[in-house]
Amino acid sequence: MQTLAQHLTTQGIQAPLAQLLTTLADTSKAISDAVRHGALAGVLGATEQENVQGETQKKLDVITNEMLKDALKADNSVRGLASEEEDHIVEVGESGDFLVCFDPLDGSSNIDINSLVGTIFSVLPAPQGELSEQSFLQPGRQQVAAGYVLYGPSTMLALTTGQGVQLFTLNPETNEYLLTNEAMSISKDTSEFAINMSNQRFWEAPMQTYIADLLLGKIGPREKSFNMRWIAAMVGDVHRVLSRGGLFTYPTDNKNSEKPYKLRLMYEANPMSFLVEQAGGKASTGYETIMDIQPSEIHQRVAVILGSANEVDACLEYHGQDYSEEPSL
Ligand SMILES: O=P(O)(O)OC[C@H]1O[C@](O)(COP(=O)(O)O)[C@@H](O)[C@@H]1O
Ligand SMILES: [Mg+2]
Ligand SMILES: [Mg+2]
Repeated sequence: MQTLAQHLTTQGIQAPLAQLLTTLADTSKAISDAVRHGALAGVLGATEQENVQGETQKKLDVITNEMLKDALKADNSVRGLASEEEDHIVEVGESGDFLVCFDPLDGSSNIDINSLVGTIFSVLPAPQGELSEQSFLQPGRQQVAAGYVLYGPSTMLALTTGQGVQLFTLNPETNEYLLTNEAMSISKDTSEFAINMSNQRFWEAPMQTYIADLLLGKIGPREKSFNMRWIAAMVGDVHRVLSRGGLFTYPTDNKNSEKPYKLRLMYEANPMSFLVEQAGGKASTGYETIMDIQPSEIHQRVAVILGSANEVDACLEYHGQDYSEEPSL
């Protein structure tokens, strides 16, 4: 089995990017260790702080953010970073080739129940000139690499540099990532979907109708039974989609009119969309392709519908229809 380093060489990845991906992978090993030790390392529970998005930070959100920030600051291929847990962008070096956007710990609500969590990252080219938030506001299409690390029963790294998606498993004996799947591929069709059903009454009409039709099973217009899963950590749900197909969505809702979307474009939706497209799937908001969105700010949120291509298309058909006759939400 190839190590991550051997794989990056085989793929012809240039030294600065290989160095950055190694930094991210090495830091994830330390995060995996902290997560694994849990209460024994005193890393569980919440802090008294909120992040810029008004969410109470868990201790592990803060610890993992610091670990990644410190590691990236020491990497001369990095020019700047943006994180879910940082109010503003952080300038790292004057000459690095890359910008890194990350969600240091995805699935924060799972921490205290010892369930799946992960780290998500996106790598963008650093533009010339002075660094500002504007430098980061590039469509996901510009990403040169993206991936996630899943801290589950085994620690896994899914990575794309635009040459398919490779999955590595952390060998606990040697503390090395080994290539265990050379080409993750999402089946075109599926009979599994993932959505937080408790928000049903807040969704837009197209999503209401689409999910209602899935729930009708064989007697409905889709004429087949669907199964549902919800891990409450995008990283876990997307990993399942990459592993055995499926549709994952966190759609628009009107629960809070100031926050119609939950997931963040720059460090959740874009990197996951890059992985999903590279594995043969699709990723959309319902109205536009996620990776083509021109971001307006680093903590921007978007609706997300991703996964098996034919199922995403089926869902998009509902979004193309006229619901003006339907009772409004
Ligand atoms: O609380 P809900 O509605 O189940 O939301 C779960 C979603 O929120 C998230 O946990 C948000 O990510 P963070 O934990 O990084 O804030 C997603 O990973 C997940 O899909
Ligand atoms: Mg997250
Ligand atoms: Mg997070």
